[in-house]
Amino acid sequence: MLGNALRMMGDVQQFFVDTYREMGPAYRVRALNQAFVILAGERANRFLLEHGDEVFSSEESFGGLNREFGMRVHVLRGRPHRHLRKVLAGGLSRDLLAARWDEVVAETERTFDEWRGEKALPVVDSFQRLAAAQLSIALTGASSAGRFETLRKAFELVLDVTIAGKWPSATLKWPAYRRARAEILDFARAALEERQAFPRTEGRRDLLDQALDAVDENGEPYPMEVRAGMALQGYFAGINTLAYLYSFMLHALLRNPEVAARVTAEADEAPLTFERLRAMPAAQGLTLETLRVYPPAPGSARTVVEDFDFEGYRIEQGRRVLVATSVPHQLPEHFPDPGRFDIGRDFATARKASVYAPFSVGSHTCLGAGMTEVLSVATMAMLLRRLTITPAHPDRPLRITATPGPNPGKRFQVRVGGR
Ligand code: HEM
Repeated sequence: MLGNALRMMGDVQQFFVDTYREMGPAYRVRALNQAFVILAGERANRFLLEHGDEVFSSEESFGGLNREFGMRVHVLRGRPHRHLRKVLAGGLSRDLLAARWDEVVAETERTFDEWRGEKALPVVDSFQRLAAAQLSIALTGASSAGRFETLRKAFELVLDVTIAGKWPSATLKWPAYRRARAEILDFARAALEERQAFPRTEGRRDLLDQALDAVDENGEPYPMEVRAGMALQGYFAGINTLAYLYSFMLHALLRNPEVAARVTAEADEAPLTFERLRAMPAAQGLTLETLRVYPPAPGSARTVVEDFDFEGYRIEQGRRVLVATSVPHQLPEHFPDPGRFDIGRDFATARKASVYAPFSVGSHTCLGAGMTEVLSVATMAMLLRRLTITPAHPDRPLRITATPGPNPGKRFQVRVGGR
C-alpha cells in the first residue's frame, strides 16, 4: 500500500508509470479517503477490454453523474448500455461536425482573433471556453457561452466528489451547487423544448434530435432526466478533456520547434476544408503523440462486482479499481524511446494491440474520440495559421495538476501575436 498518493492529484499519468515500474501490474494505493487497486500494463488493458463488462461496474465512480445529471451511459452494462451508446453515437459523431463545419470554424477564428495581443493568456481556461463553444455549436447548433461558468463549476464539483473523492458527498447539498445544477438542468430542458417546438426540417440529426425521440432497448421512451443528460453529455465528457488536450498540444508545440515548423507548414499549404483534415499527417501525429505523452484521462475507474484473478492476485468484489490504461504509452517495448516526442509513430498498430489507449478500451471506450481527433487537428491548424504563440513565462516549467483530469494548470500562460 502506497501512502503518498497525493501525487495522484498532480501528474497522475507519471504517478501510474512510476508505481508500475516500482510495484508491478497490480498494487494498492490510498488516495484521500479512498483505497484503490491499480491495474496497469498491457495485460491490464487487455483484461479491461475482454472482461471489463463481466467483473466491473462504473456505478460507484460515475453514479453521481447519473443521479445528478441523468448521464446514464457511464453506468449501464450489457444490452441497455450498447443500445444507449448507439443512440448517443449518432449525436456525437464526426459527421455532425462536418455538417456544422463552417459555423465551428467561424467561432474558432473569432476566438483566436480575440486572443491577439494578449500578453499572458491563461491557456487552459481559454481553451475550455473555446471547446465548450465548438461542442455546443456542433452538437446542438446553438451557443452555450452564457452558461459556461455554471457548467464548468458544477461538473468539476461532481467529478471531484464522485471520482476524485476530494470532497465529501455532502458537498453536493451546498445551496450554491444545487442552484448551479438546477440552472444546468433547466438549460438542457429548455433546449429540448425549443427544438420540440421548432423542429428542424433539414440537415443532419444532432444530439438534441437524438435525445428528443430516442427510445430505450425495449422501445420505451427514456425519462426526461435521461434526455436532459443526453443533451448535456458532450459538455460534460468533452469540455475539459478537449481543453486539456489542446493545452498540452500547445505546450508540445512550444517545446518542440521542429514539430511546430512541420505542422505550421502543413497548415499553411491550402485552405482548411473538412475533407483536408483527414490528410494532414503532421497535425494528426501531433494530436496522437500528445495523447500518448499527456493523456487527459489516463485511467478508467471501476468497482469489482465479481472476484477475479489478475497476474497472480485475487481481486475481491467491492474493491475500487483504477485501470491505468495509458501506462503502456511510456513503455519502450511498445513505444521505442518513449521520452522522445515523435509525431511519426505507428499509432494504428499500437491502438489495435490496445497499448495505445488515450480513450480507454472496452465497452465504455470514448464516444467522442472521432470528433476529438478532427477538432484537435483543425483547432491547432487554425491557430498556427492565424497566430504566433510564445511562452509568457519562458523559465516556468510545466507543472501538471489534476482537476480531476491532468492538465497544465492556471500557471500555463502564453503571449499571443498575429501572423
Ligand atoms: C481529448 C478528448 C477526450 C478524451 C481523452 C476522452 C477520454 C475518454 C475516456 C478515457 C472514456 C472512458 C471512461 C471510462 O472508462 O469510464 C471516455 C468516455 C466517454 N467519452 Fe470521451 N474523451 C474525450 C473527448 C470526448 C468528447 C469531445 C466527447 C463528446 C463529444 C466524449 C464523449 C464520451 C462519452 C459519451 C463517454 C462515455 C462512454 C460510455 O460510458 O459508454 N469524449 N472518454
